[in-house]
Amino acid sequence: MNPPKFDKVEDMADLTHLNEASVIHNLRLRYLSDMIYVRLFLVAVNPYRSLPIYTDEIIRSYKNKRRYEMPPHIYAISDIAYHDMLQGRENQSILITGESGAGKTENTKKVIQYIATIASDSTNTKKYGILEQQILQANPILEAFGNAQTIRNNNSSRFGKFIRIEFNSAGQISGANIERYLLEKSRVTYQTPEERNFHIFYQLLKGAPSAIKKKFLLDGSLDDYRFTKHSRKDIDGVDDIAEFEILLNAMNIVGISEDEQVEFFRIVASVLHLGNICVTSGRDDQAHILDTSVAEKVCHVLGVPIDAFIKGLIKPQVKAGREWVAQARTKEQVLYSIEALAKALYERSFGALVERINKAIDTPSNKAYFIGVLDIAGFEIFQTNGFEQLCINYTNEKLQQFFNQHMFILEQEQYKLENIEWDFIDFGLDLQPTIDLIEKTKPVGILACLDEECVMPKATDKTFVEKLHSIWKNKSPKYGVPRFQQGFILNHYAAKVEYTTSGWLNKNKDPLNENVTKLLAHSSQPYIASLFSDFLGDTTDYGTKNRVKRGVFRTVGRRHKEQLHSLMQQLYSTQPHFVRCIVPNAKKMAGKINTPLVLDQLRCNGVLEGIRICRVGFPNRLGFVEFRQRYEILAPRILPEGYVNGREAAHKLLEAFKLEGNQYRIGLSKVFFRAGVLAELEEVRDNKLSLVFTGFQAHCRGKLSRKDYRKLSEKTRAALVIQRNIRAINKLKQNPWWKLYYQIRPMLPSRKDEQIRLLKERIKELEEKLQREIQERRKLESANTQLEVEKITFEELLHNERSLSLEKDELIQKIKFTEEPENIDEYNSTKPSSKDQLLDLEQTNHEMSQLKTTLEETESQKMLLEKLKKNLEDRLGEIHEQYHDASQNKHVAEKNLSALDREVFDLKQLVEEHQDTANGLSEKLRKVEASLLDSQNELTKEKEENQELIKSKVKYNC
Ligand SMILES: Nc1ncnc2c1ncn2[C@@H]1O[C@H](COP(=O)(O)OP(=O)(O)OP(=O)(O)O)[C@@H](O)[C@H]1O
Repeated sequence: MNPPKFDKVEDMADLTHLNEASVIHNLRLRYLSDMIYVRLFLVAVNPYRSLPIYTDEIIRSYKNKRRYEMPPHIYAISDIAYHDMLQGRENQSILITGESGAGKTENTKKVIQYIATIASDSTNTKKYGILEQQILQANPILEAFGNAQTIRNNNSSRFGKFIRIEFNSAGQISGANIERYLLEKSRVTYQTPEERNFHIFYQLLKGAPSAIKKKFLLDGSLDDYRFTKHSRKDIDGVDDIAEFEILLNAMNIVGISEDEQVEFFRIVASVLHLGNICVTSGRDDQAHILDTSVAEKVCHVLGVPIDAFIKGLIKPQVKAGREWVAQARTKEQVLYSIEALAKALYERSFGALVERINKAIDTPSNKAYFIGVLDIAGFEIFQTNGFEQLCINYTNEKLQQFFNQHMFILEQEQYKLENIEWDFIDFGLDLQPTIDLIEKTKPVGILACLDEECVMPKATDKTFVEKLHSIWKNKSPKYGVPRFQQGFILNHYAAKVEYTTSGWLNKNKDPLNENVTKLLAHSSQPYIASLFSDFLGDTTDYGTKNRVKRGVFRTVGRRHKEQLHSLMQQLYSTQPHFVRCIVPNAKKMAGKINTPLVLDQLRCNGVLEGIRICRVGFPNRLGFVEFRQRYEILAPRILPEGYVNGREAAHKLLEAFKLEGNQYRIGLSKVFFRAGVLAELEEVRDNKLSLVFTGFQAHCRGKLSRKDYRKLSEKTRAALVIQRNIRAINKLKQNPWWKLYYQIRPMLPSRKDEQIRLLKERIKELEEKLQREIQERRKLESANTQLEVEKITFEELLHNERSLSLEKDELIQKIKFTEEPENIDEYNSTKPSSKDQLLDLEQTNHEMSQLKTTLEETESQKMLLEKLKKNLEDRLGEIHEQYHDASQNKHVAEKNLSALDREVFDLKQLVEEHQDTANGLSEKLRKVEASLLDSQNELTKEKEENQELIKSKVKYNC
């Protein structure tokens, strides 16, 4: 038993005593405390109730965290895968396996949710981009068409899927692709009374709008259709009508148009109608369809002609040699082909739906890496195991082989590559013999043998088993022959499984009525025709030429083998991460753990074996650089300064940690640790870090406290000084000399009086200066007005002179005119010839000579005046300048004056204050003098009294 310290350990490889009991004890303790995830590789136990461990906050807390930094969680695995992809530039895969109801689909959704959150375009303000939303919304669509309620799980995925999320080189999601495996199509036609058909049948019949129902002639309820009426109709806590709304919304987000949506519903409706075709048997054992009303509905919905359809069902054309002949069918045969047709329709439509989703999310953008999430059913071991179980168990055998390869063989190869001491251990876990037994072609394996029998004309299930026994009995330790049933035993990794082989040939051939499928390939409904396009051509009935090459005949087993091969190829090209889901109990109850059931699963899915083997090897490793960065803190100053090579550094550090040599190995580029050692180192590191941080905090707190203390002590010192001074003042106040000094101090000459005297003198000086300035200004102003008057007079004079000079010019012109000879001639020619006229002329000449002299005088006067004018103008300019200077002086003087005014005002106030103090003091002095006088009088009086007393004493003595 492990000590209580190991209770609820996160990593089961840490348990000192590792056995089934201790593992289950730990798992149980954790589960009951709602810790549903455990390591080594992730084990997830279905809580069967919603836990608050998938919030956005939790997502954030797991982002960019190391393996041991956070408790185990599906988000931790997703984060590791994402970072390994970015850092190692390698594709990743997360393999989620477990029994039905173990929580595979829920955990797959969580992986996608986590990746969509952390890897969406960071520039996008919304939580998810369109592509991320489409990827997330693909799930409700797949669940509606591919999930059903079963005894073990109310929302059981009846198909396997591998979802590849593609990323660009920056790590942002750039697309996605879904690959689906093995749809359980038998559920379309048959369900046990405790189970249901696929969800869509119930959602459509309960929730579809009447227009759709009318279009597809769906006028009945769930009880009216053969393929739903025997099943359960409801699931506790699930509202099919609301789920239908969710489906429509998801289809809209993914971009499936309403027309396309209707086509998917057409298939569901046609399957429902097909189930209701009533086939009867006649006397000749031949099948008849007497009531064709339902078949008419089927043909209307599928877009095929009714007559050909019915004929194809009850009397199909078959090839007999080179001839085509009509062959009558029995009721059972017809019912079988109707059901096969219903299953084929549904399966093909489901495939088309997945393709349609892929078309939306598989964008042709830059794809650098991918993370693939595989959600596939685990080993199935029932009371009766058929062909479906073989396919599922074969898949799981291969996945377990991949797990073993990765965990044990590739792991040991890596030790060899890293050159560490290691003796290769054969864990005896090679599952290849079982896989070969199923898939090999030489010698013929189970699937190849089945395929061979399918083409043999007279082969039956019995001949198939006999052939198998003949090849494998006693030839392989993995093969056995059952005692009672017709079948074989296979020794799988999980357990020995007995298979019964009834109906295997048919299941593998999955035959369809070709008459009907050809009809469907020519349907008037394009969607139906596209689903069966591989049946086009090679027909005689419709006269069409062989246009499309018919698909090569591939059995179900062969198809599955090919798909699985391609899946394994992809997985081997990735770095895998394993998640094992566990069902805690068979009752779908929260908080209950059924120990044998859980142990069985742990054994089946290799958890126990994996942990055991991991403890033998070195499951944890770190590169030298990362190791040094992370753990150097545990041995500081061990490494010398400067360059130390990574290997040497790791060596020195590990020696300093005093780890036992067996606990680790130093490779060429990494250090390898045994399980649990790294977790211990992490713990020591955490303690060390918390010590460092506590020390740092203490240092900071100490510094702050010391600072506060210094401040406080300074304050205290200051308070003491103040107190001392106050005490001294108080003491001084009691001193009579001080009191006296205090009284007479105002009377003592002080520096202030001298200052007041000086200021008064200054005021006086300034006042005188101000007066002088004012007078000067007045003088200048009167001179200015005088000059202005003079200027006006001179301007008038000048004006007169100008008009005089104009008149003079006119006169000169006239004179010039008379002096010129031609003018005289002209004048003579026009002159009057009388004597008066001559006199006039003489008169005029005289006047002219007078005028000439006047003109000359005027001329000299004009010159004189102009000179005078110039002098006056000069003088005026000077006066202007003087005036300007005077104005400036006046402005400055005014400024000084106002400053002086202010100063005078202040001084006056000061003087008044001093006067008041002086008055107060004089008053006090007067009082003191009066009291002094009184005291003197009293003193004289006392003296007199004393003298009188002395006298009377002398007298008395005498
Ligand atoms: N982590 C979880 N938290 C809450 N409920 C869970 C969780 N995992 C599973 N469940 C519950 O268990 C039910 C079954 O889970 P889920 O459908 O994922 O199982 P499965 O392994 O995919 O089964 P199947 O193989 O049948 O599809 C879910 O419908 C859900 O109610």
